[in-house]
Amino acid sequence: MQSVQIKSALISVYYKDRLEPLIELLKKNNVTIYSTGGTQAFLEEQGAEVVAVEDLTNYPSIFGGRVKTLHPKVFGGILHRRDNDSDLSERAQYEIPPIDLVIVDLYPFEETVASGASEADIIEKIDIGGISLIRAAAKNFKDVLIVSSREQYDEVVTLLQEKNGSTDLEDRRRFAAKAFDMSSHYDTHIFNYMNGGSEEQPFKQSIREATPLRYGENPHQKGTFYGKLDELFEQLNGKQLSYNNLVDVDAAVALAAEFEEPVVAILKHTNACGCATGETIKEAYLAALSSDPVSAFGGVIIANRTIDLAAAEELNKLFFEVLIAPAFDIDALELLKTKKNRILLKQNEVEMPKKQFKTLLNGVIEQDKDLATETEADFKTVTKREPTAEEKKALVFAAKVCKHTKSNTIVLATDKMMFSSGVGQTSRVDALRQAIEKANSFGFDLSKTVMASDAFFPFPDCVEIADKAGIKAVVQPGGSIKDQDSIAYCDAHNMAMVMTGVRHFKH
Ligand SMILES: NC(=O)c1ncn([C@@H]2O[C@H](COP(=O)(O)O)[C@@H](O)[C@H]2O)c1NC=O
Repeated sequence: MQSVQIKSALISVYYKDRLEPLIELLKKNNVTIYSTGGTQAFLEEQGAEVVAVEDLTNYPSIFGGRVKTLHPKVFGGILHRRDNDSDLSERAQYEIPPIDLVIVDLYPFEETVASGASEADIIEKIDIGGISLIRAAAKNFKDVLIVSSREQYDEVVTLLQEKNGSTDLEDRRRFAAKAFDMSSHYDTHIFNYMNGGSEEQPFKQSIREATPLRYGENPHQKGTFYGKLDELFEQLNGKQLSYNNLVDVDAAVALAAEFEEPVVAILKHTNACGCATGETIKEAYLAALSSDPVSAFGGVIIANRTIDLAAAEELNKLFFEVLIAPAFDIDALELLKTKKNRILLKQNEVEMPKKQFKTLLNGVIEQDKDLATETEADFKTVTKREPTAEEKKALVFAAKVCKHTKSNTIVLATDKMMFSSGVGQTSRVDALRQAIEKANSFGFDLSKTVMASDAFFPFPDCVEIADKAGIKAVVQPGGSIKDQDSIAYCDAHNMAMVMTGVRHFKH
């Protein structure tokens, strides 16, 4: 158990709020309080009796506060081993009073960087004394309790009330672990700032916010999301998100971000089974649904405009897992909330990371996100026939959806909606055949569509199959040594083909 009665405390905090109940308790327990300048002033306002650190060290705070607690009288008081005779005799020799409790709230480094402050201001917010106090007290958890965050004040008050002002070894060890979590997180942010996104340096991440998920990829697997999910979404209704929900939500958010005009996409297993633009969200939704109403069942839906009642009435007819939108009208929300499990996410405007990571083998792989999107200006016509203006718009639309579909993929679309796609196939021909068969099965007229391919055609077979299905315009990256064979086929059959030079594999 190794119970330690707290008789003395050092308090040095940047933000002074939330401290009051803890101070009241320390006062009540007659704890001797040592403190630094600003904190001392605050504590005295609360009616606490405080010994200034300067009086303990017999040394002033110097260099604008860069050195104030960094002194053997402070660190000796924390670090000496209470069961070590030599430490105890040195402590007596140098007249070092013991410190049983350390409370620190570090300089707000992360916040200062996020605020766009100057380099000089940021550097001043690298806490030295505070982080050293945290490390010292956490190292000596056998004898000392370390409180390294404002989030812990309530817990400490409860603990000290329950145990009459003392703590047990397991309490102190738990707080020490939290302290090293705090210090390593703090230093990771300093590293990332100093490193400035250098390609050379090892990658470091420290994410403290964790959201437990309903389950992992399957119900027997546990799952957790690490990150600030609450910043991005407000969950307005529905059950707890699952791992697969989030994977699909991620894909949905990336696809919808490609469009300025009102768009609705319906996703299953990260692929769009419907995607359409329209004058209104209702119109876009109905068109997206018509691509494949069978697959839409249980899907994840995203809209980039407010869900109004007209759209909600249509959406309400479908069983879906998640609906994401930037806003919901009150009457629309009321209607959609009638199904209690339905997950409704209000999406906030948050800048998304430009890198992505994935665990793999015994490590992690990292890459830049695929942020390249081709417009008409990126099209290089390689056939005799130039695509018509309408075909060009359709090629842009098809290419956007294609980029967000698992490879190998072929997307068949007009300028306003995806008709069908072939997804995640091991050959491009299979992807095309799947797309054609699907479009035919839902009665689409393929002579109205264009074709987008995520990677080049190694042979002319794809353009030939497309031509025979009635498709007359194609967008693809190009780059095959046999590009000319596909071009020649198109020229011989009045097809238009553009190349973008940008491949969009998605694994
Ligand atoms: N330099 C030091 O010796 C030192 N000791 C403690 N601090 C920090 O000073 C802050 C509190 O200062 P004040 O009580 O003066 O408002 C805390 O955030 C604490 O982490 C220090 N400041 C920075 O390193």
